[in-house]
Amino acid sequence: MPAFLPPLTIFILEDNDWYRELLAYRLNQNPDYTIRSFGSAKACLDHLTQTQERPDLITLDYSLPDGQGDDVFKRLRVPLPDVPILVVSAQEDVSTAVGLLRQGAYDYLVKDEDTADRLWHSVHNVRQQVALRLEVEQLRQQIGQKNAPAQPILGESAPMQALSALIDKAARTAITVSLSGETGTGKELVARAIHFRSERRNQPFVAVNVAAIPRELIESELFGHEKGAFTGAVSRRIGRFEEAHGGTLFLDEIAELDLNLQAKLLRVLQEREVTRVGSNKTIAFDARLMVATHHDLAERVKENLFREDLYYRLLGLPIKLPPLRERGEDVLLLADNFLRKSCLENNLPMRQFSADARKKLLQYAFPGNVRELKAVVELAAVLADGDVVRPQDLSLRNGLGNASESGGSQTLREQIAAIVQRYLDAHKGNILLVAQQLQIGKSTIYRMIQNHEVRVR
Ligand SMILES: Nc1ncnc2c1ncn2[C@@H]1O[C@H](COP(=O)(O)OP(=O)(O)OP(=O)(O)O)[C@@H](O)[C@H]1O
Repeated sequence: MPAFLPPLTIFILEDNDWYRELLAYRLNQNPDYTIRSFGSAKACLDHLTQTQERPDLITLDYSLPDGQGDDVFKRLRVPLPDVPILVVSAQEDVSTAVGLLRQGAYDYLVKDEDTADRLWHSVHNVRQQVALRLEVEQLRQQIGQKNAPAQPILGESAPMQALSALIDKAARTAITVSLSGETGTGKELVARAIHFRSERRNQPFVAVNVAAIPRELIESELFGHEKGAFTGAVSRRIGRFEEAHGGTLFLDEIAELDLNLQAKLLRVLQEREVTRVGSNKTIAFDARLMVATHHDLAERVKENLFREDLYYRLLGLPIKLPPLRERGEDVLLLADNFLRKSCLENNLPMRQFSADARKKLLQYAFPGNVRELKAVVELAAVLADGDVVRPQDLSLRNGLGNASESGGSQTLREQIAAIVQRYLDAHKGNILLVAQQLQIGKSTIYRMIQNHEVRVR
């Protein structure tokens, strides 16, 4: 039984008004279900092409005015290859049912007075499966993260050499490390490098992005919870501090922690023990702590947004990552490396930057630092014709072309939206691919679409 059942969006395709109302009424009894009803296949397919909405489940009336079940089934499968489809039919026709189930229908229900109830159960089963799949994905990600080897940190410039020396020092001790630097400068990469060069390398490296977890869940995420500690806590869960036992706990975006949790974290670090939510037993932990932020924490202390006592507890060995624009020719070293990798991974012929393209890269300020450079180069690898990447293949934003400028008139939010939009356009609106390439969550892109910051054209 999965720990958490996700909300579902359900499409009902049924031409009989009364029956459609009945199914919608029954399923609407669960507030976690969002129901959309359609009287014809065309209405449903139009909705799919005109909106970004994707259902988690479809119920399909076998006989629609504009198509028979198996035909509509096939048409729905094109945009929605993995969405479970439940066929609801007026006739108990075994061969039709078998045919549809063979083609991948999730279930075949015959219309009678119990259909709405049977549908209710089928939908519940689908929901459990979706939840299990999400859990498996999360676990896979966690396992992948723990076992991911440290990637090389590229750079030969003076600030990167100084950084390398600091990483070695940090790896020789178990001192807390506080990483700062603009977004995309490689803070997580450095945290991993320190862990994998340290004595703890064979123990877990657990990374938590504080900003990515809903505020009300952070405490249980960090410290764990007992079964029944709050609604939704259906089983016991160990927290990230316990998970990182013997290894390293990396708390990214630490400045986002609210004051209440800052107080709790301080206590945990002073006592070196955690208490799971809903329990009064304390559990000792032995995890090395590393924290990162792109904010100036000392400023946050001055503004009373970050506790001074916690700040000093976390400061340990401070490591500041230089912005890419201060790393001189490292830009080219990194760009060559990303280009080679991208060509290999995408089965493209090996490509190289033209002299003008190199110049353009060196003149640009890279507000998104190495992450932006990587994204720009990966896109250029795909856009380039032949074996040379030219300046026009490098999608750098106007107004930021001069390395002496570090901002331009756009806000950071607008700059991010512009990057995401370029990627969406280049990849024909494939949100999953864009999320993977930019290393951001799919939900971030969906939210940007909802807020009209970007669109799928
Ligand atoms: N010196 C480097 N050599 C190779 N790759 C790098 C280097 N620095 C950063 N990267 C790559 O750039 C991307 C961003 O790095 P990372 O996530 O560590 O940045 P960050 O500073 O933690 O970002 P944020 O503040 O947004 O969390 C990653 O893909 C990382 O592998």
